[in-house]
Order: sequence, then C-alpha cells, then structure tokens
Amino acid sequence: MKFLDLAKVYIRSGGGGAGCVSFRREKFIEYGGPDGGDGGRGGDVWAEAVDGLNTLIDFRYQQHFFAKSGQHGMGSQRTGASGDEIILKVPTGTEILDEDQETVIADLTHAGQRVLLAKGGNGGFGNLHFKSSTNRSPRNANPGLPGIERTLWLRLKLIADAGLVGLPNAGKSTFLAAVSNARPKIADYPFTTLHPNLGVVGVDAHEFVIADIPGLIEGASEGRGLGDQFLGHVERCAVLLHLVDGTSEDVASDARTILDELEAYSPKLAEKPRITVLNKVDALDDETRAERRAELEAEIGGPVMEMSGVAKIGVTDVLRALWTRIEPTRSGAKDADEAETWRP
Ligand SMILES: Nc1nc2c(ncn2[C@@H]2O[C@H](COP(=O)(O)OP(=O)(O)OP(=O)(O)O)[C@@H](O)[C@H]2O)c(=O)[nH]1
Ligand SMILES: [Mg+2]
Repeated sequence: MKFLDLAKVYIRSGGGGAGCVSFRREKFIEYGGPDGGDGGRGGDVWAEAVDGLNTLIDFRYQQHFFAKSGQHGMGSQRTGASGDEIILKVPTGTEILDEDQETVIADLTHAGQRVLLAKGGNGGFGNLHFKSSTNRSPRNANPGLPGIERTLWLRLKLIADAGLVGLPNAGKSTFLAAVSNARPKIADYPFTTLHPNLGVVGVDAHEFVIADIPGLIEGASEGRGLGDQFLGHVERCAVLLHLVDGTSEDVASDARTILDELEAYSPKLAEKPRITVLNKVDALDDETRAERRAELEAEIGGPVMEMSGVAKIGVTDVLRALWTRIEPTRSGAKDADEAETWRP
C-alpha cells in the first residue's frame, strides 16, 4: 500500500446556466407570452469520509475536481438540467485545510460525514420570471452565477484507538502482526516500517484499532531518521503503547529518548495516557529481566508491563490494559454529536 498523508487539490463548482428569453409561438396565438425557462444549478463539490481507506495516495494521481455547469434554460418554460455534483471520497480522519494550510475548514472523523467545499452557482431566471402586470413581454433574463474555485489541502490523521511508539527495532510491527489482522513488514534492521499501518484487534469481545508508526530516534523532532511527522497519526489515539526493547543494554536511556521526542513534538502528546512495556522478554533470563524492568520503572516513574510479541507472552494483558484506557473514550452519544457538526 502506498501512503500519502498530505495532498493538494484544486476544485471548482459548476456555474449556473443562463436564463432564457423566449416567447410562445403558436398557430392562432398572435402575441404569445414569455416562456423562457431558468438556467440549471451548477454542480456542488463535496468531500465525504469513507471507511476502508488509509491513505490519500489517490490524490497524487488526480488533483483537479471540476463539477459540471448547469444547462441554460430553454423555451416552453423548460429549466436547464443541473450540473452533476462531485464527491471527493477521503479516508476518515481527513482534515480539510485552506490554501494557506493554517485554517482547518473541516475535520471528517466519521464515515459518511460530508462537507460542502464549493456550492454550485445558481441558474439565472428566464424571462418568464420577469413577467408582471406592467411588463407583459419582458426581454430580460439573468445569467447564471459563476462556480467557486478553491485550492485546498487534505491532511490525513489516521484514526486509531492506540498508537505504538518506540525506537526502531523495538518490536512494534511484530506486536501489531501478533495481535491483529495487519501484516506489516518486520525485519531486524531499523526503519523497516516507513509509513503507518493500522490493525484491528479483538480482546474479550471488544474491538479496537492500533496504529503502528515508524520508529523514532533521538533528534526525530529535528528531522533525524524519518523525523516525527508520523506522530500526527497517533495524536487522536486514546492511549500510546511505548515498547522498549528488553535486549538493549540501556533500557532507561532508550525510554528517555522516546519521551523527549514526544515532548518535543507536542506536550499534549507527551501527556496522553501511556502504557510502557519491556518487550522481547523471551530473550532475557529472569535476572536480567527483573533488573531491566526495575531500571525502566525508575526512569519513567511508573509501572512497566512485560511482553514478548514473538513468543506471545503477556500480550493479552497488554491488550486489556489498552482497552481500559480506550473504553472511557467510546461514548456513543458524543460521537453522534461530533458527526453532526459538519453536516450541511
Ligand atoms: N526475541 C524477540 N525478538 C523480537 C520480538 N519482537 C520483535 N523482535 C525482533 O526484533 C526485530 C525488529 O522487529 P520489528 O517488529 O520490525 O520492529 P519495529 O519496532 O517495528 O521496527 P521499525 O519498523 O524499524 O521501527 C525483528 O528482527 C523481530 O523479529 C520479541 O518479542 N522477541
Ligand atoms: Mg516496524
């Protein structure tokens, strides 16, 4: 799957069709009245969030979205046909930003949510419309209103309940593959994962989504490694899962590196609920394991769980711990309210 989380699009709604000037012309009727129809409305341009899409890559290949104009009005009181609307299908989690990339016009967080990006121009009135007691044969009609042209940015912030963070090689993708339907690439070299992957997880009859993102290294906030650009994809998560490679000689400093990078990216992300795990415990003897866990707990000032993604040790406990943080954010009523926000 190719991944793209920022795309520029050019949109234009359709112009309205012009109103028509026409008079009835029939046998035996000498002075037929006005019968020019109105122009049709131009097509709107909408964006709609859909499930099952996790990238904006399609917008690399198509950037122009121009809706059709309305047809002109015609004689015999016929209204011109409206122009067809255009709907940009975007992944849930897509924000729509103005050309300056500063103003967020809409945030489509729920499947089916729609936002009007550009309204089609109204059609002009035909001369039938201008008939009055003082003017029985008006010769005027309105032109249609023009469409609206806009340059917009689409920015995808994936929607997941839990986000995986850690150094490269910490075992993030291995864990995701072990617990979900996702099949991310796994290898024993850093930066195996180059873009976010989502996986659906089930535990105790609950389902939630985990996002695996590329590993962070010291200086990621200054662009080192793959940088910290992917942290945007865990911003909306209810909880972060911080995996620390238990086979590392210095688990405390490894953990500190991640916490510093989270803080540098945004204090809000650093304050998000977080579960810390000593991973790869299958490769450790009991003594080393206890020692490293204690070091890690001292560094982060809180409890640490133990796990092995490969041997599937402690995995279910970790999923349950994640769920306890996710569950309170799952209020149906709140979701429904938000879904309404951007509906026309
Ligand atoms: N012994 C042991 N090895 C593991 C475990 N989990 C992962 N590994 C190994 O660690 C290496 C890195 O695993 P990945 O899952 O690719 O690590 P990652 O954190 O996704 O790495 P990046 O994508 O580069 O950030 C692979 O060789 C895995 O086989 C584990 O629980 N135990
Ligand atoms: Mg990976």
